[in-house]
Amino acid sequence: MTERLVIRRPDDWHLHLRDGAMLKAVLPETARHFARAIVMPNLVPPVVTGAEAGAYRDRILAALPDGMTFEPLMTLYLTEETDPEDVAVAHASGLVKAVKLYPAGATTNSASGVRDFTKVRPVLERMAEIGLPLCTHGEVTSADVDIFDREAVFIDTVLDPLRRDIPELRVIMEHITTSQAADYVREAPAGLGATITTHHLAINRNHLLVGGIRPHYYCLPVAKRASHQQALRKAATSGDPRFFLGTDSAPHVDAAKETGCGCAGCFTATNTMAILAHVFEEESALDKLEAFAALNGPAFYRLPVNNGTLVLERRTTEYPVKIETPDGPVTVFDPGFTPAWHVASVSAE
Ligand SMILES: NC(=O)N[C@@H](CC(=O)O)C(=O)O
Ligand SMILES: [Zn+2]
Ligand SMILES: [Zn+2]
Repeated sequence: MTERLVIRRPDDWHLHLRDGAMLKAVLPETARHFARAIVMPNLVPPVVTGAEAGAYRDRILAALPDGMTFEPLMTLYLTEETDPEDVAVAHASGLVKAVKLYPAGATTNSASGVRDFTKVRPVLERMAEIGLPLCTHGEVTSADVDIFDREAVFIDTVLDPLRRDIPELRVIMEHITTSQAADYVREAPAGLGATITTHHLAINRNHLLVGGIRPHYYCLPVAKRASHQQALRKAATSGDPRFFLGTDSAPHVDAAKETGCGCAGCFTATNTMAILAHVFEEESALDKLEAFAALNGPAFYRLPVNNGTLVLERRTTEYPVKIETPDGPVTVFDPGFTPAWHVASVSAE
């Protein structure tokens, strides 16, 4: 039995750090293990321009505790007013690594997202030219589409037409939750990748709904049936370079989750690597964890892999149940099992 696993230091290719006091509270949870993260721009107001992304990056670095190493990889929030030139300049300077598409109304803080795709065509064409990837929250928002079908319908009615229209555009389907999404990525030519979250590998919709509604398992896209969870586990553990880790760790204070209308997001930064090691071992694929968490993402983003290492050891450990913040506690994702692994050490170099 493997007792110890050394992998390159991982990255998180989809992360919510928020701002202010919350940023300060949650950033160490990520920086402890991860060298870099693609930082989502859905602040209020959103991070739309290169200047806003630069200022947000400065705030993140200022919130980083002394002695921790972490590189925020910035993204821009695509709006119908986004200026292609501003995007190109922010990319050329090295500041911005992706642009994020939120269909308006699809998820937390997505009100400024895209309604009319013809309005963003010039930006997308420019991104295709310069090789800047588009990250997509892939769900349609029409009231007549069932919430469990919104990802599959997005692929057919938005993503596939968009990719046929602008084939050179590099796209990352964020936080995929369905076998349809995994199949779509597998069948696509180069230039399409997908992030998979920790929680969608750990739970399915039964965990969310059976025996009582569990608000800390509610996220978007909502967890689907067990067969989809299995399809995600198969994709993540396959070693296929188009699938990589994006935790979508999304902190909300308990008061905003444990209420009559709880908001969407699971906070997984703290225990992600332990949960992943457990899941990969269940799938007899511990040897594929490094590819998923540390190699495939940099390859897609055309960035070097990290020099540092992360050491996992077979031992259970207690992770905190909650992270305290000045705004209130944030509950750490409970995978429903005790991970058989823990992170023993991390080296930056
Ligand atoms: N995943 C979520 O359920 N929530 C995210 C937004 C997102 O990634 O869609 C958040 O910002 O809280
Ligand atoms: Zn999303
Ligand atoms: Zn997210």
